Amino acid sequence: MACLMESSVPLQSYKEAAEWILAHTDQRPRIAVICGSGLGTLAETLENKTVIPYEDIPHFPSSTVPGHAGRLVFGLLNGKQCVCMQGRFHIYEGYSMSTVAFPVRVFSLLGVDTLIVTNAAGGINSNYSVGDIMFIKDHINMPGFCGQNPLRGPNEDGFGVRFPCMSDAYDQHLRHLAMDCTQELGLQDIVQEGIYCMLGGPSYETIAECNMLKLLGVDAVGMSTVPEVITGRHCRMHILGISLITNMAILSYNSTAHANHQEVLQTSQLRAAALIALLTNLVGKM
Ligand SMILES: O=P(O)(O)O[C@H]1O[C@H](CO)[C@@H](O)[C@H]1O
Ligand SMILES: Nc1nc2[nH]cnc2c(=O)[nH]1
Repeated sequence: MACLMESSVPLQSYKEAAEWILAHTDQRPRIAVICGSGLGTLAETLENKTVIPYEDIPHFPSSTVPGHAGRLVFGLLNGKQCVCMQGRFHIYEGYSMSTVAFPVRVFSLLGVDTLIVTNAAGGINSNYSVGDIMFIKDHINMPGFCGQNPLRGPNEDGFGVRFPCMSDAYDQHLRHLAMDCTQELGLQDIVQEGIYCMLGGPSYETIAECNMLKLLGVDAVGMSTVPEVITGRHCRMHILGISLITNMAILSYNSTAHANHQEVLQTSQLRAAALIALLTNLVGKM
């Protein structure tokens, strides 16, 4: 009988990618960091680096967005082995949610059990300012309301259960540890904790959409993170999510501001040093 189900990523593809990586580096990190738009400089600070372009890895997607270099960087951050994704994938590039999250399952096969996901996001909460660092406490998977979920398709029991719980998606212990680090580093005045909402993009939000998100209790909006987090939680990773508020969402028809990716990348560059200090300090405590 012909299969009527949409195809998802075959298990063999994850295994082949992981086996290829294991054959090309001796490093065996337990911590992975996904670098958001313009935040890839963190990967440059690793010591004893092994750099692997995505195009060299079997079945790996390619990065197509400015500010996303497209390389895996293995190395030591504050003495701990880490792997950084210098560039991530998005559904607006034309990838399915499961392809966007492909690296997360590969990381799981490499032995990673802690995932730090960073992103650039627009601030919806009017108490936020450009340059604030928001620890993600919860998310809203807006494309999920139309059936878009990285776990759609036959369940891979080897990774996790069919119906994973998401009420504990963001690890409270990691978040508290990260909060302690911001105190130590004197960053407490720019730190927030809030709810991230993923939209499909690539267009930024209309004013009406921003006001709707505010009514829903959203604090920051972006076009990423949720597929990787759902996939990471499915395979029982501990997850810390960090949004950098790179721009404020436009909520008023009197505003003359226009959302643009240049501003996003500029703010990321301005806050890169603070985020690197934060992650370096945090990883040292993990
Ligand atoms: O979420 P990241 O990849 O950090 O980037 C955010 O910034 C880009 C838009 O400026 C989009 O890719 C959006 O998702
Ligand atoms: N959707 C969305 N993504 C972003 N990424 C960075 N800023 C924004 C924003 O304002 N909206």
